[in-house]
Amino acid sequence: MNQSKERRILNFVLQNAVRGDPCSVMETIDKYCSEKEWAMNVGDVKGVILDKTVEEINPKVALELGTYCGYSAVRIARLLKAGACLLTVEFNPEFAAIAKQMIEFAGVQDKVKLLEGPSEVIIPQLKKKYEVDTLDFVFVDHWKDRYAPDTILLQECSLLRKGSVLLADNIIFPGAPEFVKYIRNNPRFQCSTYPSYLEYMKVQDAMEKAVFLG
Ligand SMILES: C[C@H](C[C@H]1O[C@@H](n2cnc3c(N)ncnc32)[C@H](O)[C@@H]1O)NC(=O)c1cc(-c2ccc(F)cc2)cc(O)c1O
Ligand SMILES: [Mg+2]
Repeated sequence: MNQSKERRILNFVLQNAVRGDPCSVMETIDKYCSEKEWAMNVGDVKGVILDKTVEEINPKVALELGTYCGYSAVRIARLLKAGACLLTVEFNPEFAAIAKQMIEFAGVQDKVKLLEGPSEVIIPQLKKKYEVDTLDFVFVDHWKDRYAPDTILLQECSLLRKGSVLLADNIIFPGAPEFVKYIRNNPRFQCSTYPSYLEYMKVQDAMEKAVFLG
């Protein structure tokens, strides 16, 4: 049975990156996806916007929606301080299995909890099953038509507090128009847009930062 692209990315990391070195894992994935096969990681250009946002917030509890191969989970986890954690949600079992190995190879497994399942099922479980009180930071990078409903679900589940920050990828490409319409017209969020480029491409994209005002 021929290998998946995601399996090829993982193998390239296992063979070329430095075990226990998150930056080496990120650089190796970026090298593979720039030179060999494009993949939907947030990448090294938008990744800097993600880094700056995480460093500014210094979250104790972070959530990621859409783990994929674990690139942004490694990227976020490497910046988390002692005692902080990232919960990352992925519903595709093959991708979740790849991400688990990627996260372990990078050596950030103690800071990351990978939750396999759809966000709409996992989010309502965060308080009781995963002992979350509120979320300091949410990286939104899953199906683009889930961004708005899941932002509403996070509020319904009382998972956001005054100052919680959402950062959403792909606002321009592939685009998340319902989310943009919802969040920018919502007085409970203070929004700002970060123009950038689609991962590994000279195509315009952007990230949206939305601070929950309580
Ligand atoms: C959606 C994916 C990312 C992952 O999200 C998981 N997922 C989904 N829905 C759920 C859920 N409801 N719960 C949990 N996990 C969930 C999935 O299985 C993928 O692994 N991301 C994208 O599709 C994506 C696509 C592009 C892109 C850009 C140019 C093109 F020409 C084509 C595609 C760029 C990006 O930057 C992306 O992020
Ligand atoms: Mg994305």
